[in-house]
Amino acid sequence: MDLHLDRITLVYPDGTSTLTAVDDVSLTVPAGTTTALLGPSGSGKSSLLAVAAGLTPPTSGRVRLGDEVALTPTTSVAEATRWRRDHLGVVFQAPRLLDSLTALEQLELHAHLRGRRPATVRRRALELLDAVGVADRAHHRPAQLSGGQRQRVAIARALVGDPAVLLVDEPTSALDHDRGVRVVELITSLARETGAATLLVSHDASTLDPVDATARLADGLLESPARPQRTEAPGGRCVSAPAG
Ligand SMILES: Nc1ncnc2c1ncn2[C@@H]1O[C@H](COP(=O)(O)OP(=O)(O)OP(=O)(O)O)[C@@H](O)[C@H]1O
Repeated sequence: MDLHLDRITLVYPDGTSTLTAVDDVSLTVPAGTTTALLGPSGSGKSSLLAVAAGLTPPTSGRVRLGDEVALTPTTSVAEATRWRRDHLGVVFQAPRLLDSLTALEQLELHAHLRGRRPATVRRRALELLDAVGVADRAHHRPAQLSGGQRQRVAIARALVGDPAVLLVDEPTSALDHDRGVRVVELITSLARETGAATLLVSHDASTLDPVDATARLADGLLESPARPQRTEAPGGRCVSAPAG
């Protein structure tokens, strides 16, 4: 299902005044595609992601999944928690794995907490570890994994509940350029395979060639509407448009 952010505004109290971090932003992320949200520091990227994640209620506007309204200014904490549990996968800047669990157990715990049926969880977890290229590290703990492997486990973990929406926060900030591109490629192809509508926040346009669309924020305003990242070249070949 498509993720719709409808006219989202987020205003923070700021001393005796207020600060508009997100200003009337509308954005649709079609199912199975990845949209990168770009913009300079302080432009409102994390704030918009926090609204989509149900962590911060919007001051106005709403978040929809297909035709279903998921989040509004009056959504309760319990409803926002259900939104995250039932529909959302999140990849944070740092992998945030539990030290004492193996890669496979990280995914199994996550799926169990989301109420997935135990009979199918192990198979799906192993499939995803394979898809992100760490099947041979399934029984290793985070301390026995490289930084890149830990991040790939975190990506697999976000997808183990088959979420309709995947939110990704600065996945390449700790990686060199080539590794960053590979991680964005991985996220984009997994979104396509699983059908997850994926919103990826980044300040590094140079790693974003693999995504389907880019949108740019400046001072809380959507400067450019989400635009296709690739254009069709003569002869039907897909070429990348410059990101950002
Ligand atoms: N809890 C808060 N209370 C008040 N102001 C906030 C709060 N969180 C963020 N802001 C302000 O809102 C604006 C947008 O911040 P936000 O973190 O969304 O930007 P960003 O684009 O994600 O930046 P970065 O790339 O540096 O992470 C900034 O001016 C910031 O100072």
